[in-house]
Amino acid sequence: MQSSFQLPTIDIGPYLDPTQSSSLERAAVSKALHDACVKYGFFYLNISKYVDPSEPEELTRLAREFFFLPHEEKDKISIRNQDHARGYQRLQENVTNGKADNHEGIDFYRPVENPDKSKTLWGENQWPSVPGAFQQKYEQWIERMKILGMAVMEAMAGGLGLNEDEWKELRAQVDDSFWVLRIIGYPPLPTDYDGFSCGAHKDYGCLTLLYADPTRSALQVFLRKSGVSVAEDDGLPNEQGDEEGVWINADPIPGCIVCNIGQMCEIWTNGLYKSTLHRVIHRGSNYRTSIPFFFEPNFDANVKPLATVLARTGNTASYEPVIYGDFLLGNVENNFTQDGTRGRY
Ligand SMILES: O=C(O)CCC(=O)C(=O)O
Ligand SMILES: [Fe+2]
Repeated sequence: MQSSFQLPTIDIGPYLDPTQSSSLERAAVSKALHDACVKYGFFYLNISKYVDPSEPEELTRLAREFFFLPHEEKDKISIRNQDHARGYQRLQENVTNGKADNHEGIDFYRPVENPDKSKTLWGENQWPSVPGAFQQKYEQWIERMKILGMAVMEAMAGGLGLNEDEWKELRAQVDDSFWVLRIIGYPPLPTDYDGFSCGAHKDYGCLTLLYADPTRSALQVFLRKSGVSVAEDDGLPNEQGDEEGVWINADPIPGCIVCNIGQMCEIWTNGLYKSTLHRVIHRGSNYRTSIPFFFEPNFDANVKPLATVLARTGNTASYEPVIYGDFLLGNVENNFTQDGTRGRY
């Protein structure tokens, strides 16, 4: 594990408030973002001018209050009540790479027009009634994260050199984002546990905007580096396959959230932006909480390599087009395990 390296920090301010910034400032943000996406697929977003720190701190308090409730209370909003996607998942109910993750969580998705609880994904969000104000505070956060996601997408379009029409085309694929909000609680990982707090994975969609409490040495990111392999004596099962590189910590930075790109961005950019493996190993003694917001494409978005990027990457598409909603449903449905539990979102 390399500890000295830190992922780059991007100040997204100029795209959040374009009337107060110059096109030169925005171009500099786009360039920094582009470099971070090509090199790492993971970076910090400085949002200190946009979000008061007390807001996500309050969300963390509410999440902990919920997770510390008795089982019976939490199970009132279990995903088993309805569409197997929206609601509470018990500790070790989620499975990644065949192993039960040592976390509990609650998932909320963009509401749908004609909910049907018997259809995967298609139910209604289950908001806990205790603690009070939970829904209101989290809905405020969702609205903020939707705006932030769109600002990052616009900065990305600039970094990719898309013209106005191409940006409009891309924008039309994310302007009704089928977002997911996940609230995760991590008790300490027992030393003899056969699995992880959250096993290594790539995120499905477009952008992940992750607020995590100040716990250090929990979230790890796999940095691809040719010629370097993970030390065999790091005592952890291999989760990176044959890929060469190292695992680094992505510790929280005050005023920043962690952002990473998902597999849909990899398709749009024909592999120029790689979605990056990450995992959580929380061996500390505290109860860790994280709140990822997944800013995703529209459910019906037809995601395929963008013409401009295709031209720049040798004119051969390395990815098949996908309808985002089909891709998501396939992942969620394939994730059911034999006892009816499911893999993580
Ligand atoms: O808890 C974290 O830091 C990361 C969680 C994560 O990667 C996910 O839910 O996709
Ligand atoms: Fe993730």
